[in-house]
Amino acid sequence: MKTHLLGFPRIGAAREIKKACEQYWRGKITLPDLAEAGKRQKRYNWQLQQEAGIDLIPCNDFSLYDQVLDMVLITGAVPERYGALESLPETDLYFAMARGYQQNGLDVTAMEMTKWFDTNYHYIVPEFTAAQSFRLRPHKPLEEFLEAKELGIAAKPVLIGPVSFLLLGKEKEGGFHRLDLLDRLLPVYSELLQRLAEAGADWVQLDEPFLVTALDQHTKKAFQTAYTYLKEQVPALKLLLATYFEGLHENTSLACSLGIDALHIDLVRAPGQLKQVLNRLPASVILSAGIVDGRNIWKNDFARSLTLLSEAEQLKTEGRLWIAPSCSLLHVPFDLELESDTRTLPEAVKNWIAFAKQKVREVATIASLASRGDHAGNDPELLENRHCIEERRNSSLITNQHVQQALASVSVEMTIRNQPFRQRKQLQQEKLKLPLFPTTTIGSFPQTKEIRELRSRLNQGAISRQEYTAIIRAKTADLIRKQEEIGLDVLVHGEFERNDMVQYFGEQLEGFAFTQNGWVQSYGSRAVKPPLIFGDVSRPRPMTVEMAGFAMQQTSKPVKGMLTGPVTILQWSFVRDDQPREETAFQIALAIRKEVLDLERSGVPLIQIDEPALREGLPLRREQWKSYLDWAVNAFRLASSGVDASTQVHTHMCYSEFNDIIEAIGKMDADVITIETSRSQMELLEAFAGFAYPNEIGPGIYDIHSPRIPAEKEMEALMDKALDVIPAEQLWVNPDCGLKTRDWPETEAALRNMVSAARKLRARYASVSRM
Ligand SMILES: Nc1nc2c(c(=O)[nH]1)N[C@@H](CNc1ccc(C(=O)N[C@@H](CCC(=O)N[C@@H](CCC(=O)N[C@@H](CCC(=O)O)C(=O)O)C(=O)O)C(=O)O)cc1)CN2
Ligand code: MET
Ligand SMILES: [Zn+2]
Repeated sequence: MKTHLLGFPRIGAAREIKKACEQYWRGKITLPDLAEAGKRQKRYNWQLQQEAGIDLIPCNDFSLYDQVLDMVLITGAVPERYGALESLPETDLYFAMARGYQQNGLDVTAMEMTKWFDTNYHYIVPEFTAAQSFRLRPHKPLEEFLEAKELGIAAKPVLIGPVSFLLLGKEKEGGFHRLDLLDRLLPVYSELLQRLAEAGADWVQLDEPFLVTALDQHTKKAFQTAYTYLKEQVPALKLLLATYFEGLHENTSLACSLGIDALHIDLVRAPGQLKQVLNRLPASVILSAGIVDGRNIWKNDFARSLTLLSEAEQLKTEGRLWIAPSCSLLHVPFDLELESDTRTLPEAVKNWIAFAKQKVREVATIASLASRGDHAGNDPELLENRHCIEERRNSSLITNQHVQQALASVSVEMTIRNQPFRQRKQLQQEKLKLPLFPTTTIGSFPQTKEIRELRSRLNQGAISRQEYTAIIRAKTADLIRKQEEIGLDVLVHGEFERNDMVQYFGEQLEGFAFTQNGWVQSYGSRAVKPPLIFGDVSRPRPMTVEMAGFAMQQTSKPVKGMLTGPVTILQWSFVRDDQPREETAFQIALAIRKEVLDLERSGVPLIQIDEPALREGLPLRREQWKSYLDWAVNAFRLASSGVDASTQVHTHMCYSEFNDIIEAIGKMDADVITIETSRSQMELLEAFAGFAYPNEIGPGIYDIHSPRIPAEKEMEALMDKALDVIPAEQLWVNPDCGLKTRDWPETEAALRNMVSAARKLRARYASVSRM
């Protein structure tokens, strides 16, 4: 039984690639240095898999920024606005597309970024035009294949399949559908496959995750066209078609009829699909069973996996069964062995989990157990595994009676504000006296190296908690002064005390554990350390009240309290799999509700409860949407509805395709929502307009993921677009998202431009009242 992987984490155990990229961007290292860092990481990853006994090791799963952006370059789908940069080294052109380019008299915006299916990974959105042409730039995948070959590894290049590549992108003009470009794109893929075959590749993996979503006839046809063509053009190369994050459902026959050589399915998310796939899989096709969870960190239950695999006994006998993780391991941290702090990750909990390196071993072990069939019953690894699984199931660490009782007594009234929006708006305006087009920010301000080092010294015990707090307070006080001086209307405390908007809360809540090195790539060079929810969640003490109080004392302007919402905390953590997600979400909601009430009690007039992950959590299958949205919205309402009508509740979302969930956003009934809109040029607002969204909206007018400083005119123009569809008295003026990833000079310049843009608008709309 062959073992393989769809992909491996690529940022490095100590985030080596993040550091190398950021150093390169700062001009601290050269292009060859950066390439060398990449090579080292790839070599490390490959050898780790080789030592674990993985048979078919992936290549081209490495990336300096994003695998979709890699495909943009590989297929030559570089948008026209980067034309002037074509003479730069390929890597510089690549980073310009990812981050924008404001140098040498040029000023080019970055490409849009959005969520990778239902994950917290973000990809760069390909841009297509009607006259789109493609041109092969094969260097990256070819070189990676040859690098592996040099190490004696016959690797399997991983590419995004042509249909998914087009579907991931976006038409930049009307009059065509991106799938119309398939005929032009396919020759480029076929040429690339040819080149890889010539270089010695035996297998190529084509990821087509869209096969797990509902497809129209047009798209189904595109899959047939694409794979018939590629098989015809490159018959010698074996194609592994990879699907993940859901089952194939009604696309099972389609996927099985594409003439490919192997089909990968996700048996963690959708174990039930195995029977259907087995019924339809042609006799020549290999089945790759994705049996080890690539999205969560719980140890695999070997006995359960073996039972499931036994359904495919026939394939096993015929040598047509492969074992793999469910999806790329990109979404889990690198190595559990790097965790040694039992205060944050108790020994017991550590014994229940597996990170990427451990999962690679699990794959190899399951394959070996499965190949021994009945003879594996007393295998020490199997017994040890059973022991861990049972210990977790029976552990007293996971239950808290108080939490379960509190949850049982939640009533509908607790999820309803005590007055409707119209009346709340009046009361809030009387209290806050905001001008038309109030300006605010989303919460965080630059998390400088200085602040991060300070925190790292605190964690190492090099400075005391008092020293740490004193410096954080000084920074906060400075920021308040700075915001007053810039002229913002609603201030924030800046979130300097937070390592991350989810981790910070996870560290203070019970039922959570966290790691020292459990980094997972979120986008480009940015990573997160998702906390682990292993038990019932509760809040032992207030989490944010002190900092909010301190910030308020520094100013007479309103300061917004800042919390992360229950759905986002859930979505950006590794969640227990022994109870429904919604139950965990409600437990978190109760904890946040307490915090909201404590903030209100301490005099905070506006409270923002961020829910940027609400859309991301939407199931990939439409039939599951309603049930998810019902509980997700209820969790938010449970967290937010305890306050008085005069307390203004804000929420914030970024990277969202709002069309699908606009009604749910309405039902959240936040007084104000700030959203990400600038990279998509306000396109997203149409959903709000179409639905006649009644509450207030702050459409983000500058892209905080790029160091580029937007001009005042540019922001005013974006607001004008917003004003085409939303009345002035409903609008706020703010950036797309928090400013933590930015540096100070660009932040200050951009905010000044933003405030002047708001003033221009106020002058133009002088006759309009906010009420
Ligand atoms: N969880 C989560 N998901 C999210 C977002 C988010 O904010 N949080 N935002 C959206 C976009 N995604 C993002 C993800 C990460 C970051 C981000 O800035 N991450 C930081 C790390 C944040 C962090 O945990 N910082 C810690 C650890 C800092 C650190 O690197 N310390 C150094 C020492 C200090 C130094 O030398 O710099 C070390 O440990 O080596 C802290 O501040 O305490 C990074 O990659 O650089 C931003 C956006 C969507 N998803
Ligand atoms: C990813 S949403 C970020 C919201 C958070 N309040 C911040 O400003 O960073
Ligand atoms: Zn955001």
